[in-house]
Amino acid sequence: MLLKFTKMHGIGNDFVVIDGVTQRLQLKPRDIMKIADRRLGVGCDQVLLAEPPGRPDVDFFYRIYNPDGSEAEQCGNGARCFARFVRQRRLTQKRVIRVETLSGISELRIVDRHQVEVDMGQPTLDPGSIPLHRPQREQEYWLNVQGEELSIGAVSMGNPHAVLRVTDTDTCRIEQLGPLIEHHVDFPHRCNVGFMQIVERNEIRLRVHERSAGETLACGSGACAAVVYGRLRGWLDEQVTVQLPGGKLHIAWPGEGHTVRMTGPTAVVFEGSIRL
Ligand SMILES: N[C@H](CCC[C@H](N)C(=O)O)C(=O)O
Repeated sequence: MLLKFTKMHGIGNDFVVIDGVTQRLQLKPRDIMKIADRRLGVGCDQVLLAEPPGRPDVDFFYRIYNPDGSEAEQCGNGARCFARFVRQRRLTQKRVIRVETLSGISELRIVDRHQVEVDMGQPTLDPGSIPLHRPQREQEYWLNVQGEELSIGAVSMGNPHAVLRVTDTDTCRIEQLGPLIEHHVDFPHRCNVGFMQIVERNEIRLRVHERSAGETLACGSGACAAVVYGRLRGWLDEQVTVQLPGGKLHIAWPGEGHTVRMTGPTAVVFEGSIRL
């Protein structure tokens, strides 16, 4: 089968985006792994698939696959690229697009030719729903990582995130701690791991070791999770600029009971087709 795709990125978090609306597709994990492979396929952090809606109050189903073929519940940078993609392929003319993912509904708003704003929904903080094996919600959790006790935040944006505050993201131990925390027994669905440096009350630096993808140049849901944790700890204000290695995102969260809004750029790199 020859499969058409569009290669896109959101500040360096890169995606292969596929139209599953005008072409009925059944992608198997081995197809995803080939597409995502940076030597044997196209190469990307995630594969995004636009599908017809499964309910009357949304425009599309937005499916997200990690490079190992596993399906994720949310992808923030991907959501911005998804919005650009479905408009560019004339699958919709709307400027506000409602999509369903495995974790619920997200609303995508085209701001201008470059920027897209995503309503990422409310964060989930109950440990059982993240999921994190802890009896009750705490401001911080202590995680024993190979004998070292680490203080973390735990937030779900639909997908699970652990967040650590560090003094300098340039020297944080992401290569060592990222995989150990991702696979920690206390996170039964594994997790994405953010390393956050507080610059000001309205600015952080962030690096993210993504679940199933390793460190990426940017992680949208990770930026949201870090701001939520920072605000809950009293370190951050409502509007925060998040500096990631690939670029910056703007995150706004008024506080509990409100949704998190993320704004950032999107880019189309090329269009192509791959033989599966
Ligand atoms: N690796 C993530 C999915 C992609 C998230 C990231 N690319 C974003 O922009 O939110 C997970 O397994 O939960």
